[in-house]
Amino acid sequence: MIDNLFSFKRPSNEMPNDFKVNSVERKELKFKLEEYSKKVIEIPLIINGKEVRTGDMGEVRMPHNHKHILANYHKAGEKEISMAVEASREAKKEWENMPWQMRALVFKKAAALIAGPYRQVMNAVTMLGQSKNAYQAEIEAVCELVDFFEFNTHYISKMYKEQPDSTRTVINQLDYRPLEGFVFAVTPFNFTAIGGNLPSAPAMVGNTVVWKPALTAVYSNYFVMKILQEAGLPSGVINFIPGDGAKVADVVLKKDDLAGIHFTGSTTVFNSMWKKVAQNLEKYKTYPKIVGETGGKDFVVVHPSADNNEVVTGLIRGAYEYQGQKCSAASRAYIPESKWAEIKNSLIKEVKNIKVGPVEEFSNFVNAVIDQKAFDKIENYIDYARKSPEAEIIAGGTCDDTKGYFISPTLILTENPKFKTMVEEIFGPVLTIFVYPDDEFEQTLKLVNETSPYGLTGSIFAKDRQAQLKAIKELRQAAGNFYVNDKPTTAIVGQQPFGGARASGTNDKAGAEQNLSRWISPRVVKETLVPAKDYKYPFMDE
Ligand SMILES: NC(=O)c1ccc[n+]([C@@H]2O[C@H](COP(=O)([O-])OP(=O)(O)OC[C@H]3O[C@@H](n4cnc5c(N)ncnc54)[C@H](O)[C@@H]3O)[C@@H](O)[C@H]2O)c1
Ligand SMILES: N[C@@H](CCC=O)C(=O)O
Repeated sequence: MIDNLFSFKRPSNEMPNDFKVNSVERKELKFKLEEYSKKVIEIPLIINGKEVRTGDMGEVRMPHNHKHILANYHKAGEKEISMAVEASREAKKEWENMPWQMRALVFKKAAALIAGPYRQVMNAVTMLGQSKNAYQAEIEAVCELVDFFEFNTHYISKMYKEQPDSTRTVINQLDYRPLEGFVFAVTPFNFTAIGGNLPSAPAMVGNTVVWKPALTAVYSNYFVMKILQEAGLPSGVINFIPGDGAKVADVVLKKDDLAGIHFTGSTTVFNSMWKKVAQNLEKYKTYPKIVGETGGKDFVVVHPSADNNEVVTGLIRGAYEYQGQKCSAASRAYIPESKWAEIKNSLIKEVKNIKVGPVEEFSNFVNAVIDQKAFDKIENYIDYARKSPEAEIIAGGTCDDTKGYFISPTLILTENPKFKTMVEEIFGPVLTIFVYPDDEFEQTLKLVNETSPYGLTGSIFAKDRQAQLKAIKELRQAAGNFYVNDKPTTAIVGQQPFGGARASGTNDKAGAEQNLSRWISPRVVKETLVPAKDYKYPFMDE
């Protein structure tokens, strides 16, 4: 680096295109959708910068057209998993000693490539492989991923400048060491951006990483890996190993130099990994740092002073965007009796009009859920509600997996505030509603707080400032991201750092300084300029 003081200024958020009819970006995207639909690609592992083929194959199919194969990928076996760990060890020395600005430039360049020449490729592969509509793909596979890379490089600039106090005779320096060992990044299917961020954040501060992507997102995640390589990521810094989660974790979590886990996914899987770490604790050279962002059962509370149109829009977008497959999706709502009749009518009318279908047709708001397993799980919840005397399905409820995994946006009304679908994460387009008496707003807030084990996101719709205040206070521990007069989804990097506690994770706020600080192990170097030459204290008699 020419100037060691050079740093990266705070960026602005990448703005999404809206793909209006006849716009250039719409034409480009349609072209890329067609191009990638026509080919079947092969996805190898990438270990130490090289493509590795195992012959143990899996298929990537379009969730909205499951006969259509997009790619065949190779799965890592025990040998390749160990190769990936070894490659990360080998790459560490050069990478951690590279000037941090040079490391950061890899991610700055990746951001520029994604925002520019690969923009519609990232959108197309995310749309086809994960069944997202154009806008849902654009806001995350492009904008959020660009923001993660841009903001994190800026946060590092800020963090590295922080130094402890020194005096005339004692100079103290903080050495921002990466962790001693490698980091294991395990990523979910639902956000391409999370796939890109989880291995990259620890890498930016000098760590090397073994990345296990979700098999249902391996298609878009492979493109992220290729872009990072094109941006100059040195071999072995991030090693891309698709494979069975439990199998990969079993091998990786036994390595004595495991130094950190960067996980996003379900609470069950996170708990299982934490338990394995505990079992292997004596093996490790250092305590692995464990960061995990997990499930949610996100709420919307409506106060009698709320605006009905705003509520209906917030509920529909919050619950059904990306088929409710967001950890932050609105999945339980509390509505006052006085407003219910009007909100119910509008909700049912709007929900019935929502178009469901493949991503290539831009009029579809809802597309397919990710795979057969997700489809079956969501259908089971809907069936449970259909059969229960405590609940009624007031809109949607149809499930059809003939061509793609389509579930219509579903509204369940229950009289039991602790009904199964008010408590458990469904991860599909299902919203359950409980209607409360207007004069029980405060009791309802208590109920919201105590109903589910999660603590991720939530929102209050109210014009009344006192009501907002009560909700903000009473629900302080109920959500790591709390929204006023808005849906509980779509956190933006740099604006609403994202994450929650309780069963929703360690709340280390992806894309924020808090997260980056987990991937360093600071060392303080003290130099005494005029060292003492006599051990006795001045007050002592001769
Ligand atoms: N809090 C957040 O920020 C956030 C963000 C996105 C998704 N999520 C959560 O993620 C879940 C949906 O994503 P998903 O279906 O990909 O989650 P998942 O837990 O099924 O899978 C996540 C990752 O873990 C791997 N895995 C599976 N079994 C494993 C095991 N036994 N050991 C180690 N790894 C294993 C998977 O292959 C995948 O790479 C939801 O619960 C959602 O709420 C949370
Ligand atoms: N960043 C996302 C949540 C990620 C979980 O799936 C949001 O706020 O919608």
